[in-house]
Amino acid sequence: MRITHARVIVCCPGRNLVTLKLETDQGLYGIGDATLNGREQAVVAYLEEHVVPALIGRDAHGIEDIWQFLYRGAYWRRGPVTMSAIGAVDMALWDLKAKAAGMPLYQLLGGKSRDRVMVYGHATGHDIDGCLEEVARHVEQGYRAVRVQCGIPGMATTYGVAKRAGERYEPADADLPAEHVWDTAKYLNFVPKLFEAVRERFGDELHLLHDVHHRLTPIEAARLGKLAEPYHLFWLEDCVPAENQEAFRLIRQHTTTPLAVGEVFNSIHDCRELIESQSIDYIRATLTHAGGISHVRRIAALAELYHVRTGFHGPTDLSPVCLGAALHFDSWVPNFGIQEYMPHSEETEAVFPHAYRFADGHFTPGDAPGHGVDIDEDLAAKYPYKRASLPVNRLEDGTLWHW
Ligand SMILES: O=C(O)C(=O)C[C@H](O)[C@H](O)CO
Ligand SMILES: [Mg+2]
Repeated sequence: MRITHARVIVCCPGRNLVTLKLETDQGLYGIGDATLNGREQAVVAYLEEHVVPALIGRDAHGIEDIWQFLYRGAYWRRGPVTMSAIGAVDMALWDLKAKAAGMPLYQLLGGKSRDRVMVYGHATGHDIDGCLEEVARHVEQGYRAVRVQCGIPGMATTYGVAKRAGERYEPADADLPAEHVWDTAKYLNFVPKLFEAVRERFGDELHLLHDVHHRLTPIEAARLGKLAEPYHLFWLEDCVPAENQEAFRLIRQHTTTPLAVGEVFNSIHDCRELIESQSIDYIRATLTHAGGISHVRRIAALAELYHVRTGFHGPTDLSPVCLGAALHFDSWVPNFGIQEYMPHSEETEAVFPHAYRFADGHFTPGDAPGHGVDIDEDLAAKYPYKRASLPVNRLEDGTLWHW
């Protein structure tokens, strides 16, 4: 089965999304998600200039050889742009191989380890009451797990809070980066009150998650982990920037609150020490940003040795193609933890018809051949790209901080 055409489709049905479509001489095609929020056109250029021309004529069944050609052959190795491009190619090739085999992707990976995939939703509010109302709405919809993000008294903006109740949170909200202001002391004084309020109203059964979004130092993260222990979080996410993997050992010494990290990782080398030192509990690297199924299953296999579970990143700045492929991976992977889910816009859902279904706090991937997601190119063309940038974050004294 030879690759005859490879096209990059950029659309903006509510937000920018990048899709790679590989067509073959057997009449089958596969698609992959190449969306890198705020840097979409960098991946488009990488694919169109350096990847697509080299794919034409290659055997689409040669997934591993193509992966190594694009990774080792790139000389410059990894990074988010390269690995998102490789991720899209790899996702499309696995989609193709499963279609050629006439089976859903989870079968090709090794069959189901579970009938359905538990997801967590996002409850946000400008204050605790508003956040609790959103938790209640998610519980009514059957979610077993909810992430809470709340406005912080004394701070005009913070991470993860939708502009209006019930809306999805879209961080890439301006042509050029908006500037937010952050104060760690106000945050640390407040957020344990949020956890306490959720437990008081919803009890102990609900899985409770929170995303610090890279903003603390290790000892501050250790303090927050200890403060959170009475509320037994499912996980505390991205509590510190994770380039220095060793920093997590200090946090681990102080708290039993489970730690999740990895949405900004793009290879096993970003997380090997974290996993081998058992400094984390969940690894979040996504199929799109971490080189696709071929590479993420290596990360998951290493993680399994150290009791680390998967917890894929899954906001709306990853397309339904990535979600579909992730749900097949989640259905198979033995050390599954949880899957993030933010509902895409109605426009996005229409552009990307899919076989996956939500019910009672869980997803099923569907049994269509491949990953079960398609793209309506005519409809996609109605939503042209429009540059959108993620914000930056400054401390109150003006220091450029972690967003
Ligand atoms: O979904 C999460 O956990 C995030 O941290 C969302 C990120 O801010 C978002 O994907 C950045 O593009
Ligand atoms: Mg996050």
